Amino acid sequence: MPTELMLFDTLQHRLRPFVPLREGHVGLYACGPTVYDHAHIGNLRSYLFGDTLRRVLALNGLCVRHVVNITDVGHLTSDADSGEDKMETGSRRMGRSAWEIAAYFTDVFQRDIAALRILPPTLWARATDHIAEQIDFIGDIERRGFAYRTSDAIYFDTEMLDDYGALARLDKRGLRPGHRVDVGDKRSPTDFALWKFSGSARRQMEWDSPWGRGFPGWHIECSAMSEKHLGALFDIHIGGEDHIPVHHTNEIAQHQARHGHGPANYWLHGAFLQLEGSAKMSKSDGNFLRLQTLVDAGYDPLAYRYLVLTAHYRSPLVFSWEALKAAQTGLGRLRQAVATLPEAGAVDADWQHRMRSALHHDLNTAGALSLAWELLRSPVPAAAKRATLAWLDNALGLGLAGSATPVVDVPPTVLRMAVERDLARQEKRWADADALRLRIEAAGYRVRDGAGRSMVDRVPAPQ
Ligand SMILES: Nc1ncnc2c1ncn2[C@@H]1O[C@H](COP(=O)(O)OP(=O)(O)OP(=O)(O)O)[C@@H](O)[C@H]1O
Ligand SMILES: [Zn+2]
Repeated sequence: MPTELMLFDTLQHRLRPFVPLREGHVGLYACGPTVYDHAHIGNLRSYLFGDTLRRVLALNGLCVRHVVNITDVGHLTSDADSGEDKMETGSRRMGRSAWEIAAYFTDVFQRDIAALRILPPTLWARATDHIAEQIDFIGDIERRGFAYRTSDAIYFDTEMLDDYGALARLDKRGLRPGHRVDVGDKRSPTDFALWKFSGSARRQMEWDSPWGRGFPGWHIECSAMSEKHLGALFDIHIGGEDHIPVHHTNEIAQHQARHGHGPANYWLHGAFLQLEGSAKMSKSDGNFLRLQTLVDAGYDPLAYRYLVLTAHYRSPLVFSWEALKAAQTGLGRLRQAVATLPEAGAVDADWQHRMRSALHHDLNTAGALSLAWELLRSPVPAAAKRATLAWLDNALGLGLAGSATPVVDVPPTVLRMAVERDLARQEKRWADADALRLRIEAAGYRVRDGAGRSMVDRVPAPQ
């Protein structure tokens, strides 16, 4: 009897059994990177959490439509609508145009997630590709009476919603003007910009709109793009916990104004990666480590994935080099152990049930990992151990059953195609899977079907 998938919903503040809105399908939206700088390993922890969720959903036979946005305009240096657009700051720092740095950091980000074996989303949605949709959304909010104009922007009037801030359990009374927050021209400190005017500032990214030349506020992009690509109500919205009080709260408000309800049925949030002595690894504060820093120090990116899996996604994780080293040792031993096991066994139903139960308990990856070690020490026949671990690896994404093929020999572009092919196979999109096989072969690699995942290696040179 399969166990129910239980997920902790931030809005209802409780574990809820997951039931998709449409049988067999899941719409999943994740807030993506602001591409003004390198992603740090804290940001990447959030995407590893999203990847685990997606893999567990797919393991349940659900077809997941996963949309991740790329914020390439409108995210100001302060989440409270003040300061400069992060893209413009990044442009000045690097002496390149805002468009160039957006393209550059998007590419680096996509390479980082491929190195971590994070499945690419079904769709990347770029904010600057959806300006018309954002203007349309804002126009509707205004027509319904939820917006007002000041000298610098069109603002959302949060006083119009009785339950504004429910996601974060915000106490709006404590935030009345005249208390501790500088409101400027805003009527209320919680009001937020929908459209900012360029004014006299020289901006690289700006557009004409019914309200004047300017650019969209940060929150409207996610409302407009999730609606366009997943519909007005979809299953799961995810992001890091810093999004709860402002960004996601405001996405819900925008949706309520236009549709009378929030955008998603479940809200899930990942906890921070911290550095010792700081609450959050942060680009803005300059105290961050990149994935490449770990690689340069001799670590396999998947050692970081292993480290992240040892903590629950809702618990803070303090990064240390000792912990990373222990994770690299653990991953190496696990790979070695799996490599000695014979292929062609069948999955052990009892262990599969135990592992699935751990994952179904709000994605308890640490529990699933310790079961993997327990299984290796158990009297289960060796081939069944391998098959069971290969099955589990669909959720963990550590590349276990293919450990005989070193990941480093395969370039990230080919690896990404192999990962996409696995997903297509899991979702029974056979034509897509075949097309990806052909593309991998055209790149000079061959692909074999391992237990649950594609094994890719270079086509041997002719003798
Ligand atoms: N230290 C962290 N640990 C886990 N997730 C994080 C951390 N910092 C940011 N995130 C998450 O990373 C994702 C991408 O965020 P984004 O690129 O907008 O970074 P950011 O908020 O500008 O970063 P920073 O706060 O470091 O300047 C978001 O879901 C965010 O919640
Ligand atoms: Zn968002």
